[in-house]
Amino acid sequence: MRLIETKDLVVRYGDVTALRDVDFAIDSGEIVTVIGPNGSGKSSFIRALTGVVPPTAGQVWRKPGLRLGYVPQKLAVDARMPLTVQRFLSLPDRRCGDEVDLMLARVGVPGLQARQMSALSGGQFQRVLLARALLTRPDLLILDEATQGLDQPGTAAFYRLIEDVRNDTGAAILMVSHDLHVVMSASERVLCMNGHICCQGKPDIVTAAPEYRALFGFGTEGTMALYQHRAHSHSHDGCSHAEDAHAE
Ligand SMILES: Nc1ncnc2c1ncn2[C@@H]1O[C@H](COP(=O)(O)OP(=O)(O)OP(=O)(O)O)[C@@H](O)[C@H]1O
Repeated sequence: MRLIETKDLVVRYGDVTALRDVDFAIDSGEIVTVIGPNGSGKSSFIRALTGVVPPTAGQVWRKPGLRLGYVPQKLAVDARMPLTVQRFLSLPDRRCGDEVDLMLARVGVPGLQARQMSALSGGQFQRVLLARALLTRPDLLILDEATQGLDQPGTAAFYRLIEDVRNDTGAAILMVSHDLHVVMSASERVLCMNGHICCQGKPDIVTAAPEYRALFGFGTEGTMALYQHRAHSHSHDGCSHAEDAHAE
């Protein structure tokens, strides 16, 4: 089932055009990864999809009653302010202990209810953010640089969890990353942004290749894949993928 669709989407802030000509759609159960360098319009795209920013031109269609779950890049928690995991997960909607128990177990961090948010490790924190998003039973889960700060085994474990969530709930997943090459292997599609969609395709699952082993080691168990960019007519400032792009 179609969840969101954009047609000729343009987002402008005053004189700055953050995004132009974006045609996009995502269906239930799909995993799509959006990659692009800093300033390429990824956040603007998410803001337009979620309705935080209105399109300057073009259209954004959302399935009526669409439930969105959002896992932010980071969330500042004031260490001086006491905030337990249970309380955090009950904001803004009150959640009973059993519901929180089950969800924390589901995301692989059982028994954390009484812990302070400020005392969690990076990986635990991300899983608690994911638990909060999942408590809303989303049709579409958007993850914004959700594995930033996690090491490679932590990222692999998080990717496995996201794939399980998709398989269990049928939710669509939209991952946003500024890593231009390494993506979640379960992504059905990768979109490369640079003010517009400059290329898109499937990631290459190359787990058997020695180059892959050299890059990822042995801890990722096939959760990560490489995205090969098609030749662009432009280069991306501050990143190298224009040089190693290849034509199909
Ligand atoms: N509120 C705003 N007002 C003016 N310009 C903005 C605003 N938000 C974003 N921009 C500009 O729009 C362009 C795209 O920014 P955006 O944050 O969407 O990119 P991004 O790919 O998410 O970047 P990053 O990876 O650094 O988070 C940039 O040139 C940015 O400076």
